[in-house]
Amino acid sequence: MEWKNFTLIGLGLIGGSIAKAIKKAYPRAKISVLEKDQHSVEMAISEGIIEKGLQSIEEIPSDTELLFLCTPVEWNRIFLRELAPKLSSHTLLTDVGSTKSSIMKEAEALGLSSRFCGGHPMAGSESSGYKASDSLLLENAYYLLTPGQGFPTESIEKMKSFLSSIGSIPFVMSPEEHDKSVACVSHLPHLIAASLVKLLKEEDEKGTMKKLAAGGFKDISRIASSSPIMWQQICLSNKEPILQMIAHYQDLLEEIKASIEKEEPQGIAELFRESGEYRNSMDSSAQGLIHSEYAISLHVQDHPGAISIISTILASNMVSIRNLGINHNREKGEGALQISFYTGEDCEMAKKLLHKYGFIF
Ligand SMILES: NC(=O)C1=CN([C@@H]2O[C@H](COP(=O)(O)OP(=O)(O)OC[C@H]3O[C@@H](n4cnc5c(N)ncnc54)[C@H](O)[C@@H]3O)[C@@H](O)[C@H]2O)C=CC1
Ligand SMILES: O=C(O)C(=O)Cc1ccc(O)cc1
Repeated sequence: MEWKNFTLIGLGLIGGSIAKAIKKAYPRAKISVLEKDQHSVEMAISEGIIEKGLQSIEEIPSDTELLFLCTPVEWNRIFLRELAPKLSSHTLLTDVGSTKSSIMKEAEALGLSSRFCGGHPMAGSESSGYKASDSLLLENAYYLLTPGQGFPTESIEKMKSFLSSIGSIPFVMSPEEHDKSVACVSHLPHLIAASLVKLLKEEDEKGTMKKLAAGGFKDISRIASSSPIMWQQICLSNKEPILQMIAHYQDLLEEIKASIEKEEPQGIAELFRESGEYRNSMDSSAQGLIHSEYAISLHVQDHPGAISIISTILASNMVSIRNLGINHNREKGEGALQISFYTGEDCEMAKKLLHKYGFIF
């Protein structure tokens, strides 16, 4: 299906990335945007990503086929309420929020069950705003959908095929299962990262600990730099599942504390053995292997030697690679190779060279 008319409310990291991915998959698409930051709107217009900025929901074009709510979760819920009586009947509605039960209940209460499908791309970063958005952010990432009972099967298929067309991997689940799952794999980890950094700040009287914090601390604490307002709203709208995960995590901390107090070497080793085995069994094929300011992603056919050709081109031009990763897209039999660099100059040089040799970004 050739989608043409989209409206986005919120053009930050996720809204901007969706707009860029849409424009890549559907170059003739017209995207209208309601976004309070005019600078982001102007930038997106000048880059040819969006068609126009809207001043109010009254200006949403009546021919909108798909409307995305891309602001923090509580504001998405409020926008849905305001939009309900004003939208043309053939517009499908979705959101990108990190919690799902709350907005699904709102949609049902507003009588929008047949037109609203909850959505949540399982990709992102600690950065915010349109300037951090990227057409590749959602590529090869799971995109969770939580349609309600009244959402027609045919419309679920439409949503799934749209998400596949922008490179995401759609996955349907219930709002309750969604909220419990993300409380464990996303919400609690963000809270742990933030409190771990707070622990360092409070313990670090002389400021030396901060200097010593190396790889492990940096890996586990990156997401502590995420948007405060976004996380405030996520925590309050997924209160019960998050409280349950905190309680379970507290029990685990108590267990390891007891093993250390009682000097039980087996208990300590067993924690690392069991967790390490499970961690190693995790699927790393979906999404974001590389997070870097200076990174590119290019399409490579899955044939032997592709990486050595690229590394030879770069090395022979004195461009140093910092990291390499492949996002396998098993359905299409090709991968997106992500390469990161130490400097912006190296990144720009790599783009020019690889473009010259016919690689597609
Ligand atoms: N950051 C991440 O990694 C991910 C975020 N999400 C969800 O996506 C949603 C958006 O998050 P981000 O794009 O990261 O945040 P962001 O802060 O980058 O973007 C939000 C945008 O909404 C705009 N906005 C806020 N209130 C507005 C209003 N009243 N009218 C018009 N525009 C308004 C802001 O100006 C901003 O540009 C949130 O619901 C979040 O839970 C989902 C997956 C990943
Ligand atoms: O940066 C990361 O690793 C994230 O985990 C980003 C993220 C934040 C919120 C979501 O709902 C989904 C993904």
